[in-house]
Amino acid sequence: MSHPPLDPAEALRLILATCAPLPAQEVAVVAAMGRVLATPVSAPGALPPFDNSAMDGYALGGGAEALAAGSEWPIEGEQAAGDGATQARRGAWEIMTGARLPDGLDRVIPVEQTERLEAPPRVRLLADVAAGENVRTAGSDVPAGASVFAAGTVLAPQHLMLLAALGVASVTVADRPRVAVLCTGRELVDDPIRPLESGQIRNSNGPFLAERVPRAGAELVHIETVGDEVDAFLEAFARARAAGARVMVSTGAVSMGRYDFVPQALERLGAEAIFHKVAIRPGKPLLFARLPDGTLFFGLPGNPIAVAAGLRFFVEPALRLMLGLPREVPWRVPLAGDYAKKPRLRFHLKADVALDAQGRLVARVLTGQESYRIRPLAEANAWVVVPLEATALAAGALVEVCGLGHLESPAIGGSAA
Ligand SMILES: Nc1nc2c(c(=O)[nH]1)N[C@H]1C(S)=C(S)[C@@H](COP(=O)(O)OP(=O)(O)OC[C@H]3O[C@@H](n4cnc5c(N)ncnc54)[C@H](O)[C@@H]3O)O[C@H]1N2
Ligand code: MOO
Repeated sequence: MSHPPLDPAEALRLILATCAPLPAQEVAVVAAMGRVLATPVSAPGALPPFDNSAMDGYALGGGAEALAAGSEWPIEGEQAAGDGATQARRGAWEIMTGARLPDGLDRVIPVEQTERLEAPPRVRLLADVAAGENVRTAGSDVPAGASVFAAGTVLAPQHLMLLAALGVASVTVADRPRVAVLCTGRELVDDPIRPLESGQIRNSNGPFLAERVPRAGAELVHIETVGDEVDAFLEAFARARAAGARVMVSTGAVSMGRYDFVPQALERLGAEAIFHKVAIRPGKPLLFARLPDGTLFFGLPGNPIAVAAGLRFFVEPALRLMLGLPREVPWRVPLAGDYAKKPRLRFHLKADVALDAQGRLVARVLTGQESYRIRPLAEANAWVVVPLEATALAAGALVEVCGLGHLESPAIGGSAA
């Protein structure tokens, strides 16, 4: 394993070359939260579907001229939200917010700009009211047939709101990549209430990946913790495969130690080793292979931050391509302070992005970048990426900033000092 580590851009290119967009499927809008549209959506009808009132008041008709304050109009009827089409003659209709405008009327005066008179029932205007005032016309939000969402839209609650308003029942979305997670290491304890024996640690990669994988748009079909034996690993692998996994993510056992058995296990599976070791920190011993049946295998080094960075910068771009999404465009944000690093390694750094006193975004590299330190990741709201050859960056230099997940923008914190 003495060959030099691969350039990370080349590693990503090799990964993406093995991936293709997954087929699309139709799902009910109620089950479509977080899914990625595979085909655009057009409005099946107009929104609002009919002209309606923006105010509680009186609906009136008239020509191009405003109806003048002081004029009086007989009250012909009442129209509430939910009432169907009705034909107005000439007078005023008491109308509620959201009610369909009676045909022939074209403006609404709010109730507080009127005076109600009796015998006969009539309304006196206390203000002028022009044509179109306080009327929400049919199609003014979305005209019928208009295109509303492009393919690649990641459906969020606001998209579901518009789809519901338009009466769209189902959408075509990209299939979700089926992912399995295998955590390796006989030191690992999954049960949080089991006391640790000497030398044991708690499995933190498992719970992290169990949440991160679905947030990346994938389906977690299997997760398991195994010891350091190849046979046990291969059995877990077979269970993951049987659960439908097409993307395997393992943690640990890819470095130089006596028990780093993942390469050996992959050999037994007949996998094609595509690369092992990338010029990155953390997570240099990253391994990528493809199995004879096309299943992709990402061997993430076991240190927790190597797992987080490996997932974010190598697994998530693959998931993104499978979901039919374009390559990410990172933000470019000035560094809050000077930063120095070794050359020939791309660094993925736990970072905090915040607004400074002048309202500008700045990225602060957090202290504690070692790959075993979880606390700074828990305090981070973004990743800063420093390129391979960079060594010293001065405060104010622009660096690439990425969200904690590929579908997340950096959550911008409060004012930086
Ligand atoms: N002689 C060398 N030793 C190491 C090298 C090297 O190049 N030469 N690389 C180091 C780097 S960098 C990393 S990263 C690690 C990767 O090692 P492995 O992938 O083989 O991972 P393990 O040895 O199994 O574990 C590393 C570390 O992480 C802890 N761990 C593992 N799984 C979990 C988990 N699920 N939850 C929490 N913590 C976990 C494990 O206990 C170890 O402390 O190798 C270096 N060594
Ligand atoms: O890459 Mo390792 O994660 O530096 O410890």
